Amino acid sequence: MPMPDLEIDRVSKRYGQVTALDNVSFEVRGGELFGFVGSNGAGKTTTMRIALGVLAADAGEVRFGGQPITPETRSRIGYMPEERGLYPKMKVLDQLVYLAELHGLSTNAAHKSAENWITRLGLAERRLDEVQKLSLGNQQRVQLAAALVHGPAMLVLDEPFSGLDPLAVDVMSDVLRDQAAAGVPVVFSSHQLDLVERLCDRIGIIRSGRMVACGTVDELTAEAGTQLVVSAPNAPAGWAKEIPGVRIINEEPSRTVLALEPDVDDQVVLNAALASGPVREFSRRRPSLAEVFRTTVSGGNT
Ligand SMILES: Nc1ncnc2c1ncn2[C@@H]1O[C@H](COP(=O)(O)OP(=O)(O)OP(=O)(O)O)[C@@H](O)[C@H]1O
Repeated sequence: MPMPDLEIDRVSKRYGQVTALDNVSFEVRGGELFGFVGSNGAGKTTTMRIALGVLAADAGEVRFGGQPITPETRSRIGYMPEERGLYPKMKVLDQLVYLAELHGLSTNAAHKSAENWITRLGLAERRLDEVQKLSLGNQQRVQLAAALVHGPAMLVLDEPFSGLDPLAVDVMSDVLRDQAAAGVPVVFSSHQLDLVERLCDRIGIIRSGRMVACGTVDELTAEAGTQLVVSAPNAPAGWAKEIPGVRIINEEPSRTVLALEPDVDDQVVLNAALASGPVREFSRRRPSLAEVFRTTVSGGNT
């Protein structure tokens, strides 16, 4: 059965003169992986801290399952903060058991859950080491275990992928997918757009405290229009620049990427390319999330 939805409803927040969030709304449905992207200082951490209830909004409301966040709901959230919050001198196992008990699990259940996550996250050989002795990547695995050890009803993760090696990225991705598949709403921020594109059901792009785009990868990239990849080895530089409704995105000696306005006939472009000689490749594609992101956030500061 899907878990309840998380709703961020018209949330605003100022720090003195700085407007960190301006009327931000979005929802993360039970069972959904939601990726939150934006430039440095755009407002991701602020949004997550407000969603968690550790920071108060100036206006707006956060609801979980239709109800405002209470201390009781907060204890059911799994959170991975940006400043990792582990006890450096505590052993991995002890730390996880402690945190699970803090969230209300019995000693037995806490041990079982801690051991389970230690195994799942590849920390078995480190379970009796102090956290401070672990590599940063392994500390991050412990931090993920800490967010999961109490069996949260919602997951809020601030840049969980930063600094991870490719294997750890795979482990983290699998765990987040599994959590979503179990019905948990999962929201995480990241600067790794290829990963967000691959992993997320829906994505929100925030710029200067405003949500400027929100939707599935398909929706976001469709809005950005169609691109053509053309390989015409004999075509002179700038061969496509006079074609109406066509913008050159990238031009290499034998491969050009073009953005088309919606009503442009791609056969006009093909004919222009053929006029120069052979055409070896001619394909339509959607822009990547990284391209959509660049276009979306370049309309202003951050
Ligand atoms: N405690 C604070 N006091 C004053 N200003 C703050 C505080 N925390 C954040 N800000 C400002 O609020 C804005 C949003 O910051 P936030 O940390 O939410 O951005 P972010 O999207 O998480 O950035 P990053 O990707 O760099 O982590 C920034 O302009 C930041 O300087």
